Amino acid sequence: MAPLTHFLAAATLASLGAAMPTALDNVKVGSTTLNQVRNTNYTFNGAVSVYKTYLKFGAAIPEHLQTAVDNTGLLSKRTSGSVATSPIDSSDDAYSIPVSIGTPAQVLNLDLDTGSSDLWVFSSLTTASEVNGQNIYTPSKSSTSKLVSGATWKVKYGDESTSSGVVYTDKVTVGGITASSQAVEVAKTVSASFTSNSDIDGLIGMGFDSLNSAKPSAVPTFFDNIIGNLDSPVFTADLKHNKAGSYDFGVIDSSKYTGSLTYVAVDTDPGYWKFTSSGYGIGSAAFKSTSVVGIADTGTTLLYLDTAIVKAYYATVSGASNSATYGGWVFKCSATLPNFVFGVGSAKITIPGSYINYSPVTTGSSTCFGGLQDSTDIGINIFGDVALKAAFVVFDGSDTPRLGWASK
Ligand SMILES: Cc1noc(C)c1CN(C)Cc1cc2n(n1)CCN(c1cc(N)ncn1)C2
Repeated sequence: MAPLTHFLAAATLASLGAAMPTALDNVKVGSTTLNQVRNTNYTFNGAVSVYKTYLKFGAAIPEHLQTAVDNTGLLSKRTSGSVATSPIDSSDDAYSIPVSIGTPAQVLNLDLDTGSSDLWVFSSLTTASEVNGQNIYTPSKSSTSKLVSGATWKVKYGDESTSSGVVYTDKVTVGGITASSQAVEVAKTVSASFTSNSDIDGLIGMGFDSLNSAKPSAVPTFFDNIIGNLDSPVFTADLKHNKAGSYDFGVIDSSKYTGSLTYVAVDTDPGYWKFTSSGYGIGSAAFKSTSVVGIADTGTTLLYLDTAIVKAYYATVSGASNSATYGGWVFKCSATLPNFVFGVGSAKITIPGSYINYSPVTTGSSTCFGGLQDSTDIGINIFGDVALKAAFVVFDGSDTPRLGWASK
């Protein structure tokens, strides 16, 4: 049929007196249909759509729109970063990182805590008698601080310590990575254990948002705010005994561990990095394959496990006892403690016995407190710093959260 169609078209044009350009000679007249194909990779985002319209017509971008677009992470370039983390004392009681807040930057040393989800700080609003040498955040000195009207928070930790206050948003930078409008929970009051430790100016929670205490609605963690901008939706922990380690964001640095990473699923209910260890070994004894559910918690100092495991461990330490006086398992500081191995899938992480010879019960005492304690009264097993500093740990916040473990 094409030739006939071709002929008719030429005839029509001729009848109209149109010059017959030779180009028509090779034009195939006909019809075709281009079916639209949905781009399944594209997700509409309102803020980005409005932002692009503003750009198209040269309109100034309002700050609220810039913040909304920043927080989508959809437009900004991917990034990664690293921050050194240091034990606050010779016992590795906690690990702090420098965090820049506001404009100009106010730098506070915060306890990065995967076992909670509030970023809270000592501040100019904290009851003066409860501040004892800590660095404070003063919102009124930051040109980018904004009060979140009506928002309050109150957090309570496993050891009954507490803090509470009001909420601002401000620019927060960790390891070179910035959340342009991070909720900063400003303390109006803190409990004695926080007041007594001038090495910690607050916490930066890296648990899941469901644990956040802000009212009337929860606020996103720093990790949640930056995850969209990261090359990879992860942060890693490389804690060390009595020396600086690091937290990395958006990258897995294979120079920081030996062998390979073994990944294990995370149950995000109720909001911890909760996983199942595949068993344990004490010293040179045979490894016992058994499921041990616990949380990876950088904000907890020690390792807390089931009674049976703890009893079996200290049965190998002559003179060890579970002391009501000292509130846990103690032994002579001169004791040599066996290593403790815990399983992650088919991999094994070995905690040196020296990490479990944690510290004298009081300065100068010859009685030492164990780095492994009973979790019964807590209600959940906690792989705290004593365990974490024996490993390199990947906290993978992808759509299927998981933990990666490696020796180092
Ligand atoms: C810790 C710690 N231990 O000895 C010292 C000193 C410190 C540091 N210190 C006074 C600052 C601090 C930070 C926390 N606490 N105290 C107690 C309750 N915390 C947690 C976090 C969590 N994930 N789970 C349970 N509680 C966090």
